[in-house]
Amino acid sequence: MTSNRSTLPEPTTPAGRIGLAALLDAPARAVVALDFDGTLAPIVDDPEHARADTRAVLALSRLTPHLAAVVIVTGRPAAVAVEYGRFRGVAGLENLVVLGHYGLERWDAATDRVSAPEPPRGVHEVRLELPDLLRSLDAWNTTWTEDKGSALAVHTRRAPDPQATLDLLRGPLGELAKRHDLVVEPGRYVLELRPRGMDKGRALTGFLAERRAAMVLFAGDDLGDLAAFEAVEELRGRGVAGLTVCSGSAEVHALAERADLVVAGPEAIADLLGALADAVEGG
Ligand SMILES: O=P(O)(O)OC[C@H]1O[C@H](O[C@H]2O[C@H](CO)[C@@H](O)[C@H](O)[C@H]2O)[C@H](O)[C@@H](O)[C@@H]1O
Repeated sequence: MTSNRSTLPEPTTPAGRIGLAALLDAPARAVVALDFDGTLAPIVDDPEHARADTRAVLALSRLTPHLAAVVIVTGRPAAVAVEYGRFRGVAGLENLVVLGHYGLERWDAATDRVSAPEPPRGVHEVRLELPDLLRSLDAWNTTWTEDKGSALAVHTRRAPDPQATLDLLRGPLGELAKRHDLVVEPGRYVLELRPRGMDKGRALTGFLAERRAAMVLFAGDDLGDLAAFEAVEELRGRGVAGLTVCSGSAEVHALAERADLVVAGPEAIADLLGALADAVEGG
């Protein structure tokens, strides 16, 4: 008889293999942490059209009940990730948490509530100054600004030359952010001006402590996910087993170079989550 169970890919590092074994041995002590865009959701030209891969969400609904928790750690506002992920009310996802704005915001499926701090004054000031700055750089018509409430993201993906436009904006947006006590978060054809003091590493470390996790799998695709990779590496020294997964692309190489496991983008992340669900359901 043939089996429908999918095969788990093997991490390429010894630490990653230890991490995966820890997850399979004691899933109830493990947290699976996932970035949203480029990891759960395929990259699309218009950020408002991004949606989580339906196979990935189905796999999560099977996997989550066996784990300490699943947490989405994203640069999106928490409510937007919940909407674009279509997570609300899904059976099996009762133990899902979304940490939005790099950990400043939080949504818990159990309560369906978002907690979010007031944006700092600098975000409002940047909102007022940004259009004139982009016009002065002749980049107003070739970029799209995503107003995320607590941050502003200038996207260049739809510009005739996305990389050249990104390079042109990097310096001026850096100065604008600095003047208003914000930081620039670079990403895949995007420069985001956001509040300082929080990143995905801090957000993930705090969440793992809250859940008393013995193991964490973190998957991401972009530069903002490096802080979470660093957190996983640091936590290994404190007895928390870890597995870092890169959702690979031709656009970013920094994560693939230090991941325990590289897979081919969001479709392969959905396969991985399905294989993990098969493994823990069978265990
Ligand atoms: O932390 P993440 O969940 O990965 O969010 C990071 C940023 O993702 C979004 O932008 C990226 O995805 C878009 C849709 O596929 C794509 O068009 C864009 O080029 C990417 O940079 C999102 O729009 C940002 O707000 C997030 O900060």
